[in-house]
Amino acid sequence: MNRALVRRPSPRLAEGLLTHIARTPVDADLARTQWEGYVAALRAEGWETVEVPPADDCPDAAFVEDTVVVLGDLAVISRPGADERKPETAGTEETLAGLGYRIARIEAPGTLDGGDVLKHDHTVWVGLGGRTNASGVEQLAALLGPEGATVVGVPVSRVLHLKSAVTALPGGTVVGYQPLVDDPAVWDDFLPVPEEPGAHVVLLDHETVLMSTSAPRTRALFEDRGLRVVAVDIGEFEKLEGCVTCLSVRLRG
Ligand SMILES: NC(=O)NCCC[C@H](N)C(=O)O
Repeated sequence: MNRALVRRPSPRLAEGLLTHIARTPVDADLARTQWEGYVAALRAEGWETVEVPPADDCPDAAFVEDTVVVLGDLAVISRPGADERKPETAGTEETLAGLGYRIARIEAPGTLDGGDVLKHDHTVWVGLGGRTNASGVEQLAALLGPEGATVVGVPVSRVLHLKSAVTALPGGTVVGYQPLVDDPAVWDDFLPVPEEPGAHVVLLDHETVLMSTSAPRTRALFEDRGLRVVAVDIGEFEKLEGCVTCLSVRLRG
């Protein structure tokens, strides 16, 4: 069975880091309800969810994607670019070790956030310029090369993470909101979408994507292409530069 890691939001969620957008009030109770809706949507689509132990002192802990890169049975524990987020990785490592994953780690001076890592087939694109540095990319390349993956560094300057700018549909078409994509020419098959949150999809199976309700025109575009769309409201997390991808880490069964 397919499993996904999730981590329940900290009561301090509203204090989460902001880099590219202005702070607006975050309702922690509503966020918790939205998180439960996100988890329920994964489960309804056949994904077993595994909770990483909460890290309530870390406001951004719900964005569990940033703490690890998983390829096959190898879990590369990240070293987040923001010092405030570095303590988040311990719980992820403990959980994945308990599930039997081989563990590797990004070490200083490298930094890498999982949100900067986009995988498709055997290619792994890594956003450079925000939370992830050159040493982080080099270390990831050295760890994933023997697993059969090719790591490619790509510039990210307009958004927090690479996957805030682009993600990949089933089949490999890369979707992005063009004003926020540094270099769409990186991808041979690039599809511009009309809304920023439309750039964020979680692949649930070969024909189904999970996305935010805040991108209805992109949803229609995807449905026209024959995709099935599951949409969830994650508005409180979007106020903190989060998106659907950040709230889980998919583990293939
Ligand atoms: N992978 C992601 O896009 N994560 C979002 C993290 C948002 C959080 N407020 C942060 O700045 O780290």
